[in-house]
Amino acid sequence: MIELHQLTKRYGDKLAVDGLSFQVPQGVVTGFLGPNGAGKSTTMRMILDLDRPTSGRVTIDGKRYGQLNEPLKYIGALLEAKAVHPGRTAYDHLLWLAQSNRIPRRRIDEVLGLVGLTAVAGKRARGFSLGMGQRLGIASALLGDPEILMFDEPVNGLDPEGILWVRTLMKELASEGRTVFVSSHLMSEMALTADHLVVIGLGRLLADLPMSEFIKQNSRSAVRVRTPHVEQLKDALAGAGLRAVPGPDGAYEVEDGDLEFIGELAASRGITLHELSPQQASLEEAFMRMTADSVEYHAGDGEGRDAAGAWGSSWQARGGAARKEK
Ligand SMILES: Nc1ncnc2c1ncn2[C@@H]1O[C@H](COP(=O)(O)OP(=O)(O)OP(=O)(O)O)[C@@H](O)[C@H]1O
Repeated sequence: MIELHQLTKRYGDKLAVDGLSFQVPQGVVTGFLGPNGAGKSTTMRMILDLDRPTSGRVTIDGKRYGQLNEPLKYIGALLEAKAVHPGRTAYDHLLWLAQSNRIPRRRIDEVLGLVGLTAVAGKRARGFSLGMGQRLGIASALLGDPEILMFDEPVNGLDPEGILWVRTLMKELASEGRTVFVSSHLMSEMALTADHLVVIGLGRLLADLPMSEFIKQNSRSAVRVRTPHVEQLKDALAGAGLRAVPGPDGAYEVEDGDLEFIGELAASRGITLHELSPQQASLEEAFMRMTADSVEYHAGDGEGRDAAGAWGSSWQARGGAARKEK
C-alpha cells in the first residue's frame, strides 16, 4: 500500500504539493486526477524517491522507496515514457533493468509479449513512436511482477486500440489484487477505468472517494425546454413545484424534472413546445467544477476562470463532455 502523510514539496516560491495525505488502496484502480500543474507528477516522483519532500513522508508497504531491496519487485512505474536511452534496443533497456534487480531474463520475453513489442524487441528506442514508448514504459513497470503499479498519464499518445488495451490491462492488474495508481487530467478517461478517485488541485487534496460515490453525487439530470409561451410554462411548472431556469440560448432548464411529466403538463395546458430533451451533466464538467479554483493556467486572458465556472453551471447532452487536452 502507498501511504502519504502531509507530503509537501516546495520549489522556491512554488508550493507544488501542499500537505497531501491519502492512502492508495489495494486491489482496485485508483485514479489520480488534477488539472495541469496540480502536482500529480511531483507526487509520483516523491513516491519513487526521485524528488525529496520538503516535509511529510510517503511510504510503500511501510518503507521509503530507497529502503526497498530490489524495488522493481515492489513497485513498477511508468513516469516519463521517453526515459529510455535512444540508442538502446527495447530488449537491452529491459535487460539493464532486469539485471539491476536480479530479475530472470525469461521475464523480459514475457513482458515484451504482454505489451505487444516482441516483433520490435531488437529495434533501437529512438525509432519508437510515442505509443511504442508508452508500451515499453509499461513493460518496464511490469518487469518485476510488482504488487504496486503506478502510471503517469499512460494513455497519452496512444491510439484508440492502445487506450482500450491500457484500460483493460489496468483493470486486470487490479483484479489480481494489485495496487494500481494512475494519473490523468481527464475525468472522462478515469470514469471508464478507476474504482477509486483522488483529486488534487494546486497541490492540495480536493477529494478522496470511491468512483461510484463521485458519480452518484454528480449525475444530476435536467430537462431542457424551449417554448414561445415561457410565462405559461413557468406558471404550470411552478404549480407542480418545478422551476425553469433560463439557459444561455433562449431555452430553459428544469432541474430534476421528468421529461414525460413536463411534456404532458404542457400539452394539458395547450402550451406549444419547440424542444423537450433530457440533459445530463458530464463527469468531466463535475471535475472541472471541483477544480475550477485551482486551475493554474487558463485559456485566454483572465476569462478562463469564468469559462470554467460556466462549464460547471451549464448542462450538456450525455456524451458531449468538454475535453481539456494536455
Ligand atoms: N523541478 C521543478 N522546478 C520548479 N517547479 C516545478 C518543478 N517541477 C514541477 N514544478 C511546478 O510544480 C507544479 C506541479 O507540477 P507537476 O508537474 O507535478 O503537475 P502535474 O499535475 O503533473 O501537471 P501536468 O498534468 O501538467 O503534468 C507546477 O506548477 C510546476 O510548474
